Amino acid sequence: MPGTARIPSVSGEQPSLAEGATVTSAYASPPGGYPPAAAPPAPPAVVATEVSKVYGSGDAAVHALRGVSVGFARGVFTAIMGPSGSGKSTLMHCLAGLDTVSGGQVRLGDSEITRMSDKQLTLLRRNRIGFIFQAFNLLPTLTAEQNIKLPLELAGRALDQRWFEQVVEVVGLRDRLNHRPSELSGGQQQRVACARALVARPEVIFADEPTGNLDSRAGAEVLGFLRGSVREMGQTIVMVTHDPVAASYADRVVFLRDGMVVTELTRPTPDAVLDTLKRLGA
Ligand SMILES: Nc1ncnc2c1ncn2[C@@H]1O[C@H](COP(=O)(O)OP(=O)(O)OP(=O)(O)O)[C@@H](O)[C@H]1O
Repeated sequence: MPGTARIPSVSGEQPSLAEGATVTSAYASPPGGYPPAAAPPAPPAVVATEVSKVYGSGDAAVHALRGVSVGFARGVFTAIMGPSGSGKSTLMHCLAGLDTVSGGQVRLGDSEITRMSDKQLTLLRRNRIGFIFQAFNLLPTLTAEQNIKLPLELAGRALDQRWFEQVVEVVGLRDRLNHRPSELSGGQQQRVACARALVARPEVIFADEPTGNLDSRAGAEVLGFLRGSVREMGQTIVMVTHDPVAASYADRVVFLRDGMVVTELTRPTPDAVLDTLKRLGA
């Protein structure tokens, strides 16, 4: 029952499930339960509680989300999957304060974002959330370095030069910092976008089909980098994807169907993700 049991895996440690194990709901415990926790679990980075979203009204109403309750643990890489039209993008937009909810609550850390004004949401997105989009969204006239630093400059925040160096090292862009986007491959452009999201140390990064425009090799590089940022930097990432291989880089996959969370996988394999999608009719 959503809302009554605890959210699994809220600390960085993964529960000891077999690879590709399925649990029946976002809140259910695996068979045998979790091992005893060494420390009290950290509160999740983002929590949606009974979130609903209706587009339009009357006969034309579309119920895109129907009471979604799901938590996203800190320092964990979570993928959101489901058939086309199941509500993935809508959920991500509601979690990131890019769209309003029709009912329910979204919390980012201590803040209830579903109560915020437009101005507060703008500041929240600027200061506390990172975004990576399918279309890279880099400014063509700026170099890679300028693109990476831009959000901090816009927010009037000081750059931590050591952190910048570390991020640049991890994404492997050291010798490309003075290149403009048109002088970079798609994979390199997306790595610039990843660095831009990471350098501000956001509480959570939302990635919307980050490998959708990349070939499989460049996609693997970007996913490997995202995975590394979770492992080495403790970043929290929530990624929407259609690709079972991309989802297998995540610690956890949450599946939607018809606007509801229907199941999830922990330590997913591509085959387990594919099997689950087939069962959901994707
Ligand atoms: N602005 C909108 N106005 C009306 N209906 C919308 C709007 N945005 C989304 N929808 C509807 O809400 C439902 C969920 O859409 P959403 O884009 O969240 O699904 P999705 O799982 O991300 O789909 P896809 O995998 O095809 O991108 C769909 O039925 C869609 O047609």
